Order: sequence, then structure tokens, then C-alpha cells
Amino acid sequence: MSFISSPVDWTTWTPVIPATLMFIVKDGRILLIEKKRGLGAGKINGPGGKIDAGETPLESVMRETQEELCVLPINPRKLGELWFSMGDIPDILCHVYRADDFTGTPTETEEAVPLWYSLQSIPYQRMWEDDIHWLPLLLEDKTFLGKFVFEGDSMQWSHVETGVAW
Ligand SMILES: Nc1[nH]c(=O)nc2c1ncn2[C@H]1C[C@H](O)[C@@H](COP(=O)(O)OP(=O)(O)OP(=O)(O)O)O1
Repeated sequence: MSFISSPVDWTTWTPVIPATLMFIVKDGRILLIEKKRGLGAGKINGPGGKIDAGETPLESVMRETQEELCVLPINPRKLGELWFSMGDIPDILCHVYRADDFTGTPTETEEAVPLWYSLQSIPYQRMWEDDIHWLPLLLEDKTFLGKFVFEGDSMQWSHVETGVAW
């Protein structure tokens, strides 16, 4: 099924789960993870996760990157937001960050396997279906707001705007 106009009324959409993603880009490569558990297990994504109570999005993405990969991003900056209407699971608002350097050594943990990819060979076919709609913007250092409607793993509708001031 595909929709021309959104199947979701975004003016009344209310996110239930605030979450984060971090993309470290350095020397022509991007640091991704194979997620070992949780939502999207088996997929390739950036490190990140749910924001804990009392945490800011930035605090959360630093903690999650440290927990999942044993590295700390340097000078992270927020480039995007992703609004997910997820059907049968709670809706997610995800804050997306980029950093161009880090401290530590990417290390496999119980949650994730670190994977470096060249910017010319990002494995979009193993990522969430929406990623190809906004990750190229992040790589160009552009800001964005993406809205996506999913049914299970299948994207039903998408809209991405760029030039958003965060
Ligand atoms: N369609 C999608 N595209 C994408 O790129 N990332 C998505 C996505 N849907 C969810 N995510 C990411 C955002 C966030 O980092 C993560 C949220 O999944 P989870 O709730 O399973 O988090 P975690 O497995 O880290 O759980 P916690 O450790 O409890 O925070 O999944």
C-alpha cells in the first residue's frame, strides 16, 4: 500500500519514545553498528537508543555511544530529527547527531558490533528503509526533519525537509 498524502495527521502526532542516533564520520569513513538486540536487531545503524528519564538528548547519545561502542564523540552536533509513526509499537522521535572525531577504540559489546564503511559503500540494504532518505543529507552536513510511517519493518510513507534550524 502506498499513500500520496500522509496516512498520519502529523499535527496531532505525539511521540511516545524519545531516542537518539550518532554518526561518527572520519577520514572518508562512517562508524556504524550491527545491532545485536532491541528494536532493529540484526540491522546496521548508528549507535543510539532510548533517552532515559532526566537525560538531555545529547547526554543520551553520548552515553549510548559509550555503552554500545566504547567511544566518545568529540564536538557532536545535532543535524536532524526523525519522526516515526510505527503502527503497532509506540511512536519514536529520534534526535540525530554527527561528530567528526572521537576518543577511544571502537569495541564490540553485548549490544553492538562496530563496523567502518567507506562513504561510497554504505550498506543501505541492511539498514532501516528510511535511512537512505536522510543519511546522505547528514553526510553533506545538511540539517533535516524526516517523517516516516512504518508498518512493521516496511515503510509506507516518507517526507524529508532540509534546512531546518535546530
Ligand atoms: N526506522 C528507523 N530508522 C533508523 O535509522 N533508526 C531507527 C528506526 N526506528 C528505530 N530506530 C533506532 C532509533 C534508536 O536509536 C533505536 C531505538 O531502539 P530501542 O528502543 O530498541 O533502543 P535500544 O535497543 O538502544 O534500547 P535501550 O538500550 O533500552 O535504549 O532504534
